[in-house]
Amino acid sequence: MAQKSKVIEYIDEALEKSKETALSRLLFSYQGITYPITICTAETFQALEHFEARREDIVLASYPKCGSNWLLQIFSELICTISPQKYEHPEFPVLECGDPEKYQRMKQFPSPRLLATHLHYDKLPKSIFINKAKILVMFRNPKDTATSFFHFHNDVPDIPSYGSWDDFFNYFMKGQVSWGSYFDYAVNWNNHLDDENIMFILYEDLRENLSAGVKQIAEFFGFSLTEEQIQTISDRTTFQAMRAKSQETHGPIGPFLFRKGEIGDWKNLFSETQSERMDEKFNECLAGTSLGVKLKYNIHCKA
Ligand SMILES: Nc1ncnc2c1ncn2[C@@H]1O[C@H](COP(=O)(O)OS(=O)(=O)O)[C@@H](OP(=O)(O)O)[C@H]1O
Repeated sequence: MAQKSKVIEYIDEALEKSKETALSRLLFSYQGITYPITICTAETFQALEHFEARREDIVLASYPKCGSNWLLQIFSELICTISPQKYEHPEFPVLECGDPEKYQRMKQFPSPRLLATHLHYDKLPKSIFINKAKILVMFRNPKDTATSFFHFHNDVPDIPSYGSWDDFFNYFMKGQVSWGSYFDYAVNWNNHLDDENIMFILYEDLRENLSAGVKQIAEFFGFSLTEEQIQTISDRTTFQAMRAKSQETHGPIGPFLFRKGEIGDWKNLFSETQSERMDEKFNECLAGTSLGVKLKYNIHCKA
């Protein structure tokens, strides 16, 4: 039997812990942000402060459900294309998840290391900026993000479920979900999207033109690829291709994680009042800001 990958091993362990965790006990707060006890600990956050980033590290930053696993796959393919070996994650690739000793082990990993993270900008380890690692920040419209988040909780059998979509919506709006408020996350990133070494990408743009997105990403991170190679990577990272391989890459959780991959699925869940409440929140926090414009809210979040 093939050996389980580090990713599947980690997910299996997290699901075991989730089984015994009631929704009311799922979250703990660390420095003002809520995280799930099933995959995050205060000890790991403390150890993370001493994490030594490298200039060659590739940081993939996104709020949960905005496409982190998609970017990880694109980069695994990019690395494969320029090296003779298949890329295997040597560790669960979400930087802040795992045991506190992981950062010691990571010192041995070859570059480039893929570091996915859902941390808010101001919670990222300082060495990322000091050592000038490049960061790709992916955003997705908040209505589809909330929709995906809700389904993940309520569809995966071993993850604590919310009583109803209405319940989840209220928690999401208050920021009482894993990794805190989408809107706080967005406000926190807003002033840094044009900083040196940071590239912004919108989930919806990547969905609409994957090969153009892959090309831009490759250029920003200094991968020199032919058109044919870009096309091959794009073909391997469509939603359909990733969903088809999801059991192999993520185990039983795969088909739930790669659920629909659509733009506008929120219209199947949001009531008119909920949609208006989110519009108000967007106007309050992001309208007229640089990120507010980049999110194309009026295109993706209006019925
Ligand atoms: N290739 C591709 N194309 C389009 N969409 C994709 C792709 N890969 C992942 N996804 C969608 O991303 C959503 C999961 O986001 P994350 O990977 O960030 O989830 S997690 O927070 O790390 O659990 C989840 O969204 P929903 O389908 O709306 O639930 C995934 O389907």
